[in-house]
Amino acid sequence: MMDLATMISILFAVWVSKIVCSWFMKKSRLQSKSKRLPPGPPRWPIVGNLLQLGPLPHRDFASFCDKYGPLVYLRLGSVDAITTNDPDTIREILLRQDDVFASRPRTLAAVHLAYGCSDVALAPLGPHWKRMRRICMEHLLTTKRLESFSKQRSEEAQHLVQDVWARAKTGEAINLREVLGEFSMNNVTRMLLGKQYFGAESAGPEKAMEFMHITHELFRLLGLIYLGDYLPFWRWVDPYGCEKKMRDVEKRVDDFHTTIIEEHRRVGRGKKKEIGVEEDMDFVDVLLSLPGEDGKQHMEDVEIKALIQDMIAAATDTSAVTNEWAMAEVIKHPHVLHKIHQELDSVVGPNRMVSEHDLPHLTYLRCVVRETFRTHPAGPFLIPHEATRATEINGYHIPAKTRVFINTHGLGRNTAVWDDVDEFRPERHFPVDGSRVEISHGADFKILPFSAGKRKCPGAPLGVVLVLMALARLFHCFDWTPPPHEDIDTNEVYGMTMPKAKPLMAIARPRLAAHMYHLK
Ligand code: HEM
Repeated sequence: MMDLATMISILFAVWVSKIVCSWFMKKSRLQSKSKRLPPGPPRWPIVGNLLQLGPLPHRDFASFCDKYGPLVYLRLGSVDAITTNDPDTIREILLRQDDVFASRPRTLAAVHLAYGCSDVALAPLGPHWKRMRRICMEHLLTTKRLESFSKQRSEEAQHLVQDVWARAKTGEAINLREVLGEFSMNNVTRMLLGKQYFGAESAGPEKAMEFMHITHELFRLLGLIYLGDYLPFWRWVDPYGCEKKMRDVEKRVDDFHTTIIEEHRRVGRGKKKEIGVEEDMDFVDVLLSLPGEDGKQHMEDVEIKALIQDMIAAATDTSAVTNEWAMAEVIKHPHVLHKIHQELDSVVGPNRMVSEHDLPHLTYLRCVVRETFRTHPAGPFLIPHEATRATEINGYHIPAKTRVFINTHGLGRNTAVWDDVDEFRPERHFPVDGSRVEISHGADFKILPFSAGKRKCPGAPLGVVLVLMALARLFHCFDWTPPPHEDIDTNEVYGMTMPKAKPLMAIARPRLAAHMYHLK
C-alpha cells in the first residue's frame, strides 16, 4: 500500500508534468503557427517551383498572386522566395521593414558582372554599399552636378531631332529602338565618361558598336534566371556555357573600363577640380579626384569601375526602354497623340524647341509617362531584394535570406488596384486638384517605377528628365503613324529590363518649319 505522502507526491508530479506538457504543446503550436510560410503553389522535390516558370516569369508570378493571395511563397531550387503585386504588402517590405529587406542576393551574374558585388545596385546591405551609395548621392547625382550637364542634354535632344528629321526625309519607317537607344547612351556616356558614342563628335562607329554590344550582352546576362543560382549542381554542368559567357563579358567590360580610367588619368582632368574648373568634369574625373585620407586615393580603381558600370547599366536601358514603350502606346492611340500635340502647341508653340523648364508644365505628357510606367515598367520586377534575417509579414514566417520579387508589372495590372488594366488611358492619372503630376511613387504605392526605401533609385530625377525630354521633343517636332498595314504589337520579353519584343518602327512627319530642325 502506498502511504499518503507518496500518493500526494505522485499526484503532484503528474499535475506538474501535465502543466509542463501543455505549456510545451501550446508553445510548439504557437511556434508552428508563427512558422507558417505564406501560401504558394505545390512544389517538387529539389527543383521546387522552378519548372512552373515560363519565358515570362513576371506573368507566372502574378497568376500565383491571383490564386494564392497578395503574398506568395515559392521555393526556387534551394532558395526561399516570396513575391507580391499588392501595394500594402509592398509598403510593408519597402518601408516598414526596410531594414530587413534592403539587402541583395549574391547571384553569379552579380559576382561576375558587378566586380564581385562591389558596386551599388547589386551590393548586399552593409558598410560597403552605404559608402558607395553616399558617393553617388553626394558627388555624382547631386542637383548641382546634374545641372552642370544641362547643355550636353540639350545638345543631345537637338541631335535626336536632327537624326529623326534626316531619317524621316526618306519616308521610310524609322527604327525608334535604335534612335532612342543612341539618345540615352549618348546622354549617359557624355556625363559619365565625357564621350559621345553616336553622332558627329562620336568616339567612332567601331568603338560605339563594341560598347553597345558589350552593354547589351551585360544586360542580357544580368537579367537571366540562371539555374546555377538555384541548383548548385547545375554549375558543374552549365550546359549553355552561361558562366563562361559571364567571365568573357567580365573581361571585356573590365578592359573597356581600364582604358577609360587610363585615358582620364593621361588627360589629367581630375586635376581641374584643384584649380576650380568643374564644368568639364565628367563622373570619372569626379571619382578620380575625390580626396582620401592619409594621402591615399579615396576610391580604388575597381570601385570606380564598378560604380561607372552600374550607372551605365542603370541609366541607359531603363530610360530607352521606357521611351520606346511610351512611343509605341501613343502611336497606337492617335487620340492620345492628338492631346499631346495640343498641350505642346499651347505650352511651347511652334517657334522654339522644348526646354527642360517646360517639362513640369506638360501635365498630360507626364500622365502619359505615368501610364507607361503602370503598363510597362522599365523592369518587370524591382532588382531582387533579400531578407537579412528571419521576420514575419501578415503573420507569415519569412526565413532569413529569402529572395524578394516585387512584381511591378503585376502591380500595374492588378485588378484589385486598377480598372480596365489593359486600357492605355493617361487621363486616369490627371490630378483633380490641378496639382503637378508626380512620376515617381505616391503614398498609395500603386505605381513604383523607381522603388522606395533605402534601395530606391538614386537617379530618378535624371531618369524622368531623359524620358520626358525625348518624348516631348519627338512629339513636338513630328507627327507619328504606324507603318502602312501594320499594327503596333505590345508583347514584351523578360529580362533585367522588359523591352518590347519587336523594335518599334514608325513613320515620322515634321510638324515645324524646316529651319527649326537645323538649330544648333
Ligand atoms: C527611367 C529611368 C530609370 C528607371 C525606371 C529606374 C528604376 C530603378 C529601379 C526600379 C531600381 C531598383 C530599386 C530597388 O531594387 O528597390 C533602380 C536602382 C538604381 N538606379 Fe535607377 N532607374 C532609372 C534611371 C537611373 C539613372 C539615370 C541612374 C543614374 C545615373 C540610376 C541609378 C540607379 C542605381 C545606382 C540603382 C541602385 C540603387 C541601390 O541598390 O542602392 N537609375 N532604378
